[in-house]
Amino acid sequence: MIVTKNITKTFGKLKALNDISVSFNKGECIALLGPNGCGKTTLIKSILGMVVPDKGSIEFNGRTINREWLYRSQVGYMPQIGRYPENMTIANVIEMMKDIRKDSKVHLDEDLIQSFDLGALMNKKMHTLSGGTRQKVSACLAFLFNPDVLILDEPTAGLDPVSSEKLKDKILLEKEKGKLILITSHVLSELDDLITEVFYMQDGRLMFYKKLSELKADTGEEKLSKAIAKIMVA
Ligand SMILES: Nc1ncnc2c1ncn2[C@@H]1O[C@H](COP(=O)(O)OP(=O)(O)OP(=O)(O)O)[C@@H](O)[C@H]1O
Repeated sequence: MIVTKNITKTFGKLKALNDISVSFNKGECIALLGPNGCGKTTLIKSILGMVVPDKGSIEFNGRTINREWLYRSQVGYMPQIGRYPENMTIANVIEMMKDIRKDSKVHLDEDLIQSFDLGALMNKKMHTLSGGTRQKVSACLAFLFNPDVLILDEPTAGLDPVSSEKLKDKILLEKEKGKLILITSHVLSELDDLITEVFYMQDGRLMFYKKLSELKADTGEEKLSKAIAKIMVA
């Protein structure tokens, strides 16, 4: 579904992505892991066409994404920090997104708007929202157009425990429908029940990409956090 071939991205002297080749497929829920600054967000942004790699290529369903923007309608993206027109209300932002996508025939998925009770906050302006509520708006928008691929960058950061569980339930539901989900998080304990594969980066390089079951078998650990810790010490 998404294939990167030898992608490299440098910022000045820094290699944020160093020769990354990988294939992400339908039905997988992949944890993109690695220390701060290892290149996870740069990889995500490259897949989204927001960062252009210096070398290599990226394909979405067999077609190169170079200047091809249509594929983006099949991807729901939840950024680490959502930036919105600050004077708009939540309702305005959601309506604006629906308007941009008005030709789309997709069934709107408003599950999260309901489960987060955002209805009551619709008239609040974006600049007045708490960090967690802003995060909920980002989550609702990522899922709204029922995309085949979900890219979630630290999705539960700033969410209270109840909201975090609601979002995880929603991710599980979409995974069970066979969607491709890429997710970054530094809270490894919350990924145990969600993910099928682990993609681990360091200093812009791919260190390993394997099934969670394989990682557990290799390390003899049941918990993702312990398995990663063991690999990093070895
Ligand atoms: N636009 C940019 N200009 C210059 N350097 C950048 C830019 N974007 C990212 N970088 C650098 O590239 C490296 C990788 O950053 P990236 O945001 O991809 O890391 P990350 O793995 O997502 O980190 P975190 O876990 O902290 O979110 C970092 O050293 C970062 O400072």
